[in-house]
Amino acid sequence: MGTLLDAQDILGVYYTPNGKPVVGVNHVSVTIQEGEVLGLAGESGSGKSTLGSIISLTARSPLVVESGTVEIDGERQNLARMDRIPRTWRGAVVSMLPQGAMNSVSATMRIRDLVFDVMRAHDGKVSKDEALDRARDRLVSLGLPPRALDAYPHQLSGGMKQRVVTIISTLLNPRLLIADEPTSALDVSSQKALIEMLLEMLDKRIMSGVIFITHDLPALRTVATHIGVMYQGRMVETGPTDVIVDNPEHPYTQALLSSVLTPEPKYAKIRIEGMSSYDRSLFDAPEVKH
Ligand SMILES: Nc1ncnc2c1ncn2[C@@H]1O[C@H](COP(=O)(O)OP(=O)(O)OP(=O)(O)O)[C@@H](O)[C@H]1O
Repeated sequence: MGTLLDAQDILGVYYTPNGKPVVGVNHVSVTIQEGEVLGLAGESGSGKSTLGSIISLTARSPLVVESGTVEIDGERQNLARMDRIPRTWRGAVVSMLPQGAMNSVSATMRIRDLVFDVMRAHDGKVSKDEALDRARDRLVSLGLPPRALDAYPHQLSGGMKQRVVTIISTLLNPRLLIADEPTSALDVSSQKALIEMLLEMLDKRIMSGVIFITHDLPALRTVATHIGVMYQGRMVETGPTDVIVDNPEHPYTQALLSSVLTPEPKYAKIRIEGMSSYDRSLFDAPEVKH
């Protein structure tokens, strides 16, 4: 298995009109091998979505990528020059499943219209029949009913909608899928179904790797082969899932794990308060790579 993604030295800054610049991602490098699921964990505001949007080439103003490169299949792109990155990279090399994607689907569009729009955006010559055939085959191969294509979004359950949107975002067989909080709005059984589907898609080589963004570290045990923990825009610890979960070395990872994995009700308050009781100066320790 070779290297799928090699992203180096990504610096992403938000320039808001009235405020001072906010560093969303601070010189982060990340690599993913073929077949891996990299779970990105960290508190709200740690930079997970910003990093995901930069790697998926969907970063938008006020976010400016000041530096960074991505290399996939030996082809390197300069992230600070998004305008020079071939359009075919978006969707076909890297694809983003954005946070809340299932709610942003227009209520008046049938799923099949969405399929056509997505395919058309990448290939102006694709016919409606070709696009629908591809989507139908994909649904069937993943055990979902092809009649979902005829439905309006509100006619599908939340779990089904998220699985369908995931399938649509991978119709072009991207090498890498970046999924931002794909399970957080779902009930437990729908979460499980989505994760099983993602793993099946990897097995079928529909995509060759996944970045799975969540603030829910325990959820990553079931899906991630590797975990990257972010804190204040930096990557503080990366490694195989069992190493990160069982033997975290960075003080931030240790604090994050102990604040979210405490099951006893008497610790519920600690869990709710999250990380606020920790001495944050310890978290400035250097990055740990396993
Ligand atoms: N549109 C924006 N304008 C200005 N600052 C922003 C914007 N979006 C994000 N930020 C800032 O960038 C930093 C990283 O935010 P980001 O959304 O990437 O974190 P996150 O880890 O994905 O959080 P969450 O789990 O809440 O989605 C935070 O300080 C955040 O306030």
